[in-house]
Amino acid sequence: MTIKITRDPAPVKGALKITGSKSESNRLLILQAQYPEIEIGNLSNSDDTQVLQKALRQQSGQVDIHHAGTAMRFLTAYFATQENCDITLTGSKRMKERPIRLLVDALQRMGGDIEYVNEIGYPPLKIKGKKIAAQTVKLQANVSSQYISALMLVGASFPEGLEILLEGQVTSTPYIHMTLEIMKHAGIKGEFADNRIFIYPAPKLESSKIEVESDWSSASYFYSIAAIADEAEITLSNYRKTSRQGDSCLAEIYRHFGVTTTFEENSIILKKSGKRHLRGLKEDLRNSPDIAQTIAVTCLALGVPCELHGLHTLKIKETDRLQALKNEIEKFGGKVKIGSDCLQFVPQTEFQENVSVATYNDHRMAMAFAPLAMKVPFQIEDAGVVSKSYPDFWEDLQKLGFQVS
Ligand SMILES: O=C(O)C1=C[C@@H](OP(=O)(O)O)[C@@H](O)[C@H](O)C1
Ligand SMILES: C=C(OP(=O)(O)O)C(=O)O
Repeated sequence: MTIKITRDPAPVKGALKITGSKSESNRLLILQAQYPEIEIGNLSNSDDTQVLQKALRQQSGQVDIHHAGTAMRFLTAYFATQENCDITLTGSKRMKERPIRLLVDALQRMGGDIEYVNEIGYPPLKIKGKKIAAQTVKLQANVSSQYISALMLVGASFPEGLEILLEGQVTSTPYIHMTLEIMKHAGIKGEFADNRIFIYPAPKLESSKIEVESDWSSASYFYSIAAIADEAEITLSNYRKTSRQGDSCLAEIYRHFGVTTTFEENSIILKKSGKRHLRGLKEDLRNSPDIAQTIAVTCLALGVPCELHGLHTLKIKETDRLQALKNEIEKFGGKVKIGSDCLQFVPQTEFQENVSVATYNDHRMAMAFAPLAMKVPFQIEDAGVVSKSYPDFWEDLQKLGFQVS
């Protein structure tokens, strides 16, 4: 479905409840499958969480996790370590292009029984679950933190726990801390320092109810809206001042655009008043890759020269996000330079009209571009992609005065 999106320049005011973090939800579901004494509140309603929930009900046959990276990586480790599981784990066409070799190699070295169905290094995988009693494993840490979280999430079920030795420069580090914090909250002991993670064994846990915080990556689109507006006051719930999600760094980054964040009980209030001139934005997003698209489009909308670094993981996400950003930003005018881990552009002062933004099966392409409608009406192709992480996105935008047709 292609939609047309417009928004007049009137002040933006409203309150929204954002669904639970898909990252936190998917970690908790993997833990709950091993420790049924865990109860989960404010679970994400995203497709990625739903496919994982459904997959966890299966022990044999084919499991298709569509576009969900966390589900693919976490389930590979989970199924490989569950006795009696005999699963073929597959996903969308794009998922079959997203590498998984580092994780599979590690699990195989630990004694896991995993075979590639087609191409070595990529899904689908044929997994025969078995009891694994490895004590230590080495893992290259500069490609995806999801491989590391996947091993952490099963490590407490091993008789001696699991030591993970990280090699190379660790990427997306806050997601590793998130995994550890959630495990600790559930009662599992663990440590992460100096490229060494240790997960202590936990045969059984006390009962606990864990509330998922709402998704900070989803909040990014409202930071962008607040930044682009001259006047805005947007209240988002349920958020905490001390978040487990690395993307909560948004509050700091968007101060440059004049957006302030106030924490009140379980909400954040984003405020902006008056125009602010920013001469340029330069950020290293190695620790928060999922907000790169949002920030790039905020800069585009505001005419702010943009230089983003630390983007080496963007090429293996839902699409090659560097190339996709270049293609779509250039449709509005100007030239975007991309390297293997960076993106740079100086926006034009006038926007091309009648642009149709392609979304490449990537929820974040659709959501990141949407706030630009405050400057110029345009079209977004395949708008339903947002359901990967935020199914209510378009309804929520309409509550803030956007016209979506
Ligand atoms: O562990 C997680 O929940 C995630 C880790 C990040 O991936 P990488 O570690 O592959 O960068 C992030 O981009 C993804 O959306 C969610
Ligand atoms: C990269 C993402 O997800 P995943 O890797 O879990 O598919 C994302 O949500 O931006």
